[in-house]
Amino acid sequence: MTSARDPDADGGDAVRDSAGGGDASDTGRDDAAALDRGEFDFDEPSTDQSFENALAKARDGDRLSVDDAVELLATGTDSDGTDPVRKEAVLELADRRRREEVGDEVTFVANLNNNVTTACNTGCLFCNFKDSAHAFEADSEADHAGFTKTPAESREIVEEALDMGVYEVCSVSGLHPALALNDEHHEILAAHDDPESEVNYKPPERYATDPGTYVEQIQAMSVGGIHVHSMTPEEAYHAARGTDWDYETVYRELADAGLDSAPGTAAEILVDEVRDVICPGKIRTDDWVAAMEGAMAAGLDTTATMMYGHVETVEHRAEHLQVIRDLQDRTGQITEFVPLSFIHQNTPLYRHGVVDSGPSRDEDELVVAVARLFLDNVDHVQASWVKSGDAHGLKLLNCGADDFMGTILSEEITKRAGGEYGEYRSFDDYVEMITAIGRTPVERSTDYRTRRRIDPDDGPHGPRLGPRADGSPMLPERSSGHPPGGESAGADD
Ligand SMILES: C[S@@+](CC[C@H](N)C(=O)[O-])C[C@H]1O[C@@H](n2cnc3c(N)ncnc32)[C@H](O)[C@@H]1O
Ligand SMILES: Nc1c(NC[C@H](O)[C@H](O)[C@H](O)CO)[nH]c(=O)[nH]c1=O
Ligand SMILES: N[C@@H](Cc1ccc(O)cc1)C(=O)O
Ligand code: SF4
Repeated sequence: MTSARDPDADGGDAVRDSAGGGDASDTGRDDAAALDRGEFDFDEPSTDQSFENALAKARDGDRLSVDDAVELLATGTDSDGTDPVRKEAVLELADRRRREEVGDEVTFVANLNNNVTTACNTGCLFCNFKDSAHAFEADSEADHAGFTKTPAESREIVEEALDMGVYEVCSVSGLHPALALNDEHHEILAAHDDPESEVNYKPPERYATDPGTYVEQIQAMSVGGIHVHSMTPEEAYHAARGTDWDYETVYRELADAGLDSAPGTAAEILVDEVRDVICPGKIRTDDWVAAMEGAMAAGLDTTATMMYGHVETVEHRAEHLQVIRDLQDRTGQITEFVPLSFIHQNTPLYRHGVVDSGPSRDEDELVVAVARLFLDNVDHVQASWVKSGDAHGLKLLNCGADDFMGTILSEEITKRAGGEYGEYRSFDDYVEMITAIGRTPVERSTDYRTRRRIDPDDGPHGPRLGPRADGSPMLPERSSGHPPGGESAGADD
């Protein structure tokens, strides 16, 4: 079993210390300023394959190579830009493959997001979710628009959602310096000579709100039979920093506390030369894979993501897909692939002119389609109304995707980055949208093993798979796009 990364091993924490958090005044932006385009002049993608051969392999159902994926993603490297006719050919094949593999059902889940804290000093240049952690200190005068929740507050939020029929809580958070796995971890971190610079640690007493330990947060959210989907590879790294614990051990302890599955975010692009540019403070590709393997060795399902449309090339996207496919060949425990379209507006990468925009719609469509064709061992590909909106999200369901994520109730990552598509979709919204494209709406459990086809004529619609669900609409008085409880269901510091 691979050990969690030694924090002193490769300068990662030194990067964290200098990277700072992400609000307008901190050093995260200065890092972006230092990145002139020339510093990551990635090679123009070229392959020994032709677009036509790659397409023929996809049509025949042959396993695709990285070169094949590059040709399909680029609609041929022999010319610049997207060729609309070639694009349609790729989308059509992917749509057909989706129908053969998973049929006409479109799934979604009754879930909520309960992110614990926005305090984070990792300094990822694509992220505006984070707030510089020093602003959360009890004696800080600095303003911040973020939040930290106590375990008791997390439990209350989850309890309320259970009453609405929700059965999954998805929780991803900033790497708050006071967050430790458990009490023993607090002791280990505090025993360092200079905990702040050596292991990115300050004791909870220094902060206005104590987030508790990771174990306490998971225990708090694990209530009433809800499925707890939490602890990304980056969070698992944080939960092991400064120790020699391996990822399996960390995830086993979290599973004992009530964790059911882990989100495969923090993946971004799983090619280190891209990570060096957009998230130098994050774990490297090998460590991300080790954390995912640790989660799966501990018996957890995972999802896998790719955040694309910033500085990377189509070749990087294809290499990323290869990392995921290899991992799934070894484990078989990745339930879905989630393409995350980069939202650029409020991010350091955009503010500093490193990128001009996120991906185009053509790119979104081709990423979904090539994911469907390349990842022959991952059953489900997700379309996201959070990232793409309803109309384009539905289009992605005709490009190879078969899942339309969840009700989520509140959303902070995309919203803070500048996303405009709201934070909630009701079951009625889902049924209307999915039937409008001639597909069958299906309520699913997080692991897709439990599914319920929904009769569109039998409305109004609500969840039935939740431990407290009786088919009533979750929030009858609200229209789509508006979250319950105003800005955020979270507590502020
Ligand atoms: C905000 S982090 C929270 C969890 C934890 N701090 C981590 O990095 O794993 C979760 C994921 O959100 C995604 N994300 C962040 N900013 C984004 C943006 N501007 N556009 C699209 N996805 C974004 C990234 O893929 C990131 O890994
Ligand atoms: N695509 C996004 C998701 N997807 C996660 C799902 O909602 C769900 O938790 C998962 O499919 C496991 O069942 N969540 C977000 O918050 N934002 C997204 O853009
Ligand atoms: N919360 C992540 C997305 C996500 C979370 C969990 C998953 O399993 C998949 C994707 C975001 O908004 O970017
Ligand atoms: S992506 Fe995660 S680790 Fe990176 S800055 Fe944002 S919250 Fe922190």
